[in-house]
Amino acid sequence: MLATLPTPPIENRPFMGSSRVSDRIRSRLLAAGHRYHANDNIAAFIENGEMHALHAEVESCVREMLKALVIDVENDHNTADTAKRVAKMFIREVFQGRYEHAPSITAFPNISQLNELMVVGPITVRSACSHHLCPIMGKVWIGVRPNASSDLIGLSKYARICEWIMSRPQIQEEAVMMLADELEQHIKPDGLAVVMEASHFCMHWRGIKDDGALMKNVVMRGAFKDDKALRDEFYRHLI
Ligand SMILES: Nc1nc2c(ncn2[C@@H]2O[C@H](COP(=O)(O)OP(=O)(O)OP(=O)(O)O)[C@@H](O)[C@H]2O)c(=O)[nH]1
Repeated sequence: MLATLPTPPIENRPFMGSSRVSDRIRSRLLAAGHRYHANDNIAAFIENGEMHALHAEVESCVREMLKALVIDVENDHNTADTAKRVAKMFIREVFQGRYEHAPSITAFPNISQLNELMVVGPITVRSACSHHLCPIMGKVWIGVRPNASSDLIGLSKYARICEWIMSRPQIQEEAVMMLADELEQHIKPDGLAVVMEASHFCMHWRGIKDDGALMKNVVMRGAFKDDKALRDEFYRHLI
């Protein structure tokens, strides 16, 4: 669940009236007391036409970063458009889960009153760590035990919700919790399980350069927490 912050008094909102679009968006977030950590969605605070301006602002900042890295962006044909590409990659692609509204999810009534285990996965997920902005590549398995009043959602929607949650800079421990919150809110099941296994490029590409290590996280809620037989059955389906 997103944390909300106390609304600061108007004189403490330093970004009002700024010409930078990121400042205007930040100002609305502060006014609403809405958290804007790397893994928070801020789509509700972006107005029509501002994504284009945000892209231009990020492009300009990436260009300055490349210059600070002493790369000749004026004359190097390979990096001349890199700032534009990186801005597009962050805003429209790999971090789009911050800037786009949640996918629309059609819910169907559980007419046949299914109350048995349902498992979806492995769903391929791509994310990035908020520490180094390095890729996280992995798989997610979801277990659901609905009850008669649960809503059922289309199979593809599990993957769409995963994509929306994962396309943000974050840590895996928080990503699985956010995913579980979102699924619970839509399905309202008796029990929900999420398992994520992922490879972190901040460990492979740089730093310790360990190629093999994976991180696994488990979230068990409701019936999955209380019922060992259900939990074991779910684990048997993971491949
Ligand atoms: N718990 C957790 N840690 C993560 C995740 N993704 C990356 N990390 C780790 O976050 C840590 C970043 O912390 P720091 O120690 O400040 O960074 P650093 O000095 O660059 O760390 P090294 O990678 O050891 O060089 C590193 O140990 C990463 O491997 C994640 O999803 N969960």
